[in-house]
Amino acid sequence: MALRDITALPAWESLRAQHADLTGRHLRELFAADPGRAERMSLTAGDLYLDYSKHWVTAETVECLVRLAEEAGLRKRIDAMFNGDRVNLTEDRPALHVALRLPAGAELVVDGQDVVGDVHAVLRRMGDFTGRVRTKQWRGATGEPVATVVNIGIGGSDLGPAMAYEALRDYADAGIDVQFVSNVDPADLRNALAGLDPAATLFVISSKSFDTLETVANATAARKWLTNALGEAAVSRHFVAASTNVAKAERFGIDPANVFGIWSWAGGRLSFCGSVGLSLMTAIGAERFHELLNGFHTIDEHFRTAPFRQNMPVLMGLLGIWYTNFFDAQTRAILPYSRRLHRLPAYLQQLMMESNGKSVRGDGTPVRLNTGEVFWGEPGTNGQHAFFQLLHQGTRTIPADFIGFAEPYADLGNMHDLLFANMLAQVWTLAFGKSAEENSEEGVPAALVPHKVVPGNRPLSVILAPRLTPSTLGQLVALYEHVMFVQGALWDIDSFDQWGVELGKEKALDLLPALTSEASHAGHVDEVVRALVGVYRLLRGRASGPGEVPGVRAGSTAASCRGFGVR
Ligand SMILES: O=P(O)(O)OC[C@H]1O[C@](O)(CO)[C@@H](O)[C@@H]1O
Repeated sequence: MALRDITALPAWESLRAQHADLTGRHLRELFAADPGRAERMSLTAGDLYLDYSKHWVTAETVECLVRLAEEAGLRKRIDAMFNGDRVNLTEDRPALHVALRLPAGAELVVDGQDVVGDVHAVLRRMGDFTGRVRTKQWRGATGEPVATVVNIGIGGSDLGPAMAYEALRDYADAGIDVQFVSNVDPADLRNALAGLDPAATLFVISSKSFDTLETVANATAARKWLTNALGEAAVSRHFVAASTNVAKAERFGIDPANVFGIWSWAGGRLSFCGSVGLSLMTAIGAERFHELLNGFHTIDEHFRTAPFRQNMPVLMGLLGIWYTNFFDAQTRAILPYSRRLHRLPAYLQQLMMESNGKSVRGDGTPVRLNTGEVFWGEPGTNGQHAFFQLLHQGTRTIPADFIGFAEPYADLGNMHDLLFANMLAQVWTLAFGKSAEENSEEGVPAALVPHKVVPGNRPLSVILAPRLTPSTLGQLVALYEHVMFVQGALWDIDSFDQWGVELGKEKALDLLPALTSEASHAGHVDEVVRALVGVYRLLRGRASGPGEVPGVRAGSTAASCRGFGVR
């Protein structure tokens, strides 16, 4: 279902007028002209509170943005996703991640299949398996209980569970540590395995396809590490999988009874509510995991039913479009005031950028607007002492999302109050700044005044929740999932494919023989990478091969490459 080109809608025209009207107006002015603005420009969804009063909008702008979503047909698009229609056009399948957290009693039948029944059957198997691991009934080949779970996966099969495990460490109550290995750089696996006892280690191979180069390489190396210590027969007691590819997992040595299914309609970056969350469930237990799912479902229901004017993901998605397409903002800073959320920016990078980094519309025609915000960030207060200077006094427009919690997860004196005070101070300063007059009144020498002016007027959202719990984490992640959906829908792109990434994967496999083979002319090497292949082979002490570099002797060592600046 193609949406209408949003730039042709009447609301787009009104937004152009709003843009002209608001350009050059400062947040100080907007606040002065609109008493009660902060209270009015706020809303709640589940346990989340959003303050969007520090944005370059008036009530009228918000109405125009909401009208844009209505005129574009967003409601139909939301319904289509929740109903299981094939909204992933290029892969011709539904994007039904919301089904992963439907309660057991709900009904959803897609193509004659009882989706809720299937989802809960896997959740029950996960609960049973992780329960046995947690209570030490599951034993390794030598009879040892599991002390460490090593999750091997990449992209969505890593970032989701890794981010959530870090966020919910305080709920990890079974004394089981979880390590995450994703990168094909051998340093990653080596770090994770350092000091581990193979007899007490359980590997979860998390890969929807069981085919991803990095994951297969890490899993194979981990298998070798284990069998060197415990022998081949140990594999089925120390490896389990989250995958659709039962046959391949079985060939690896995993008992099919310990392969936990995923469905093609659950995109990798949207999958940790299902079996990709297995290692997380092992750490926090099935009950807490279900609290997480309920949190997701709370926001799913809010998104599905709330009028756009009071719909948090819709408003946040629209604000992203407002800055991207009218003010040419390129990036959005994610600033959690919680050390526990230190992997959230990385997680959101995949969610938002793999989903919405697209330049053609559903019908294959080029987009005519910028798409895909670049997400980045770090937890406060660390970010304050690193990149906030650019936010305060730099020349760019960088909308920011501040995320804070009222209750601490550790009560150490007044440290949590200090953390929250810092967040509010940044919100205040970014929004209001400090003028030349205010500096002069304080006696700042005239020559210094321009340097000490902090312009303020930086657009930002503040998202608050009572406490970081499994439920509030689920709510927060679901919020951003739906922000992504809103933007993808309005830009009319397919948010659920990733063809650029797929090409990179193919190319890596194509190039590998050129780096590793004994034969000097293996692989498909062309002008773009020929010299690099040659230098690599020389540094590895291999025959110069297809990437022969003029001036570099075949078979030479690193020393002969120094002329190329290679050390
Ligand atoms: O779970 P798999 O099949 O190993 O895929 C891993 C990741 O690779 C991607 O396809 C591309 O990065 C992601 O979408 C996915 O999360």
